Amino acid sequence: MRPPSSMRPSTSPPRPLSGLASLLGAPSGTSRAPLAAVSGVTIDSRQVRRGDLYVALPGATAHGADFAAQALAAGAAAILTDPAGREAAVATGLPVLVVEDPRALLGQVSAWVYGEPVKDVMVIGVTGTSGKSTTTFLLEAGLRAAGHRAGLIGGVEIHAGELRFAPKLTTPEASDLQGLFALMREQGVTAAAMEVSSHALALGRVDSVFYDVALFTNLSQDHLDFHKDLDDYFATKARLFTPEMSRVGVVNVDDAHGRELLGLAKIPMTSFSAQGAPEADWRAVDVRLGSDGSAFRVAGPGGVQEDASVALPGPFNVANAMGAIVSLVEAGVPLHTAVAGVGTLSGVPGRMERVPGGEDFQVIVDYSHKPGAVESVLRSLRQVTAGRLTVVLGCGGDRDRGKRPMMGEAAARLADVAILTSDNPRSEDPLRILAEMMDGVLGVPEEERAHVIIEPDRAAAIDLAVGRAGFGDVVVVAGKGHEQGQYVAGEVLPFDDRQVVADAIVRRRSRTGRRSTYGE
Ligand SMILES: CC(=O)N[C@H]1[C@@H](OP(=O)(O)OP(=O)(O)OC[C@H]2O[C@@H](n3ccc(=O)[nH]c3=O)[C@H](O)[C@@H]2O)O[C@H](CO)[C@@H](O)[C@@H]1O[C@H](C)C(=O)N[C@@H](C)C(=O)N[C@H](CCC(=O)O)C(=O)O
Repeated sequence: MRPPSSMRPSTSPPRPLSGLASLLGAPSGTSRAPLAAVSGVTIDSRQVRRGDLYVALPGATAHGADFAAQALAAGAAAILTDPAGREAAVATGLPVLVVEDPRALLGQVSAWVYGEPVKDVMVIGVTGTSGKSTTTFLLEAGLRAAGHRAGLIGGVEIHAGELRFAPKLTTPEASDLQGLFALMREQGVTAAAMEVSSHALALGRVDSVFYDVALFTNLSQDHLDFHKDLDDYFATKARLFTPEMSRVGVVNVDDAHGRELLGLAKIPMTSFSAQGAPEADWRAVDVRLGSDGSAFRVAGPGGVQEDASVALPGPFNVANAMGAIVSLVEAGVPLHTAVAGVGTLSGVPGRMERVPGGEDFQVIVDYSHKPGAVESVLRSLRQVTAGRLTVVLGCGGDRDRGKRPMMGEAAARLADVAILTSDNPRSEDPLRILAEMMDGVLGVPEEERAHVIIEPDRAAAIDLAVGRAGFGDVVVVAGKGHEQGQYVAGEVLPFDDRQVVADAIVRRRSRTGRRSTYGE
């Protein structure tokens, strides 16, 4: 997998800065500005390439202009900044353009530098609290089945045709995003599926992207460290459903916020239900859930019907598949092709991913790190668990604290064994986070409560869960999914749940000397 810094076209024709100056409405700058030309854009001095426009933005911890000298050394051709960054930028001797709010213009500027690459790629955008990543993988499979050379942008992986990148954010910064679309154009990509986070909408990362189809999956509590409340979070997501951003919308009406969105969206909307809701335009009916996936029938407008399946377990994956199928149809893919393509996806890294070990119990790694997602994962695994259901779960530090008791409660209410542990404590004391999770645990009546164990060391918690598993049990290690690190006190320590589980299985085997724990 390639690093995000290489997520740009190999060459890009230089564009005269004078053109940018007129695009920005003649901003103040140095006299040399009209002489320069730029061929790329970045907001990170560490990623500057020769000929780049370095956009020095104010941030929460630093001002990009503090790194102007580093950008100069790396070959930047010009700097765009705000009044606070002017002095440090001018000191480099590079041509400088100054505008009040460069972040607000970043999408437009980057699209201009790369020659409006989005015009050559049809984009389907997916927003919502849960299901975004899986849905984009399903969409990519459907686009491929329809003969497109497909792209994928999201928090698990980024694909530009055959190229694979490890993402830094769920939705890249506007400059990286436009560079990525330019790379897709270079690679002959004709259509892409993309996760659109609420941060991206709020911070203008997707300005200058136009979505052929925008899909809303669902909304539950998340990111309340960033948005002031759930209404603000919802209103931010609803911005995607305006004519400036998207042509048509697709919405899940099994979700209360989805139903609300249907009423207030400013573009033509198509609705779907994975629960057969009669008012929906498209419905999943005759749903048969299995341990490895589900079969169902898609019923659409005018009595159209098509047998479908999704090779990913759980009712929420029926909803994800329905969202993908309906969005593909809205994007012009024939229903039969959309259904066939979606049915080919066999898994998404870190999403309900089974760690192979040949044991008589199952260990599943899942990215669920929000109360609603933890709840639906536990409810759906309960349906396929013959033995005990164990969850290993933590809550992130320096993020939405309101989620902690809710996640503790979900684990204690819905699992048989809940092992509470750490998940990216960042600058916080892991024991304090665990205490807040316990507030939720204690809200569950004792007789209904899971057996709760507290083990702040995540590797030890996983080892414990695997070591205690017996015949027919399911262990779900929730929260990190595909992630490769644990954020602790300003450091990122290497940590991959799937690897830690695999090691724990091997250790267990060497301890017990046998695979099966049947009869223990
Ligand atoms: C709140 C937020 O989005 N912050 C982002 C923002 O940080 P910031 O403005 O505070 O930046 P800063 O560290 O003060 O630095 C100021 C400027 O100096 C630049 N700089 C900094 C250091 C250096 O050596 N050289 C340099 O040029 C930085 O690129 C930045 O432009 O700009 C940074 C550079 O792009 C981002 O990395 C950072 O995302 C942080 C890491 C983050 O965690 N964002 C999360 C909350 C996020 O966006 N999540 C969403 C949703 C996830 C989901 O639901 O799935 C996502 O889309 O990923």
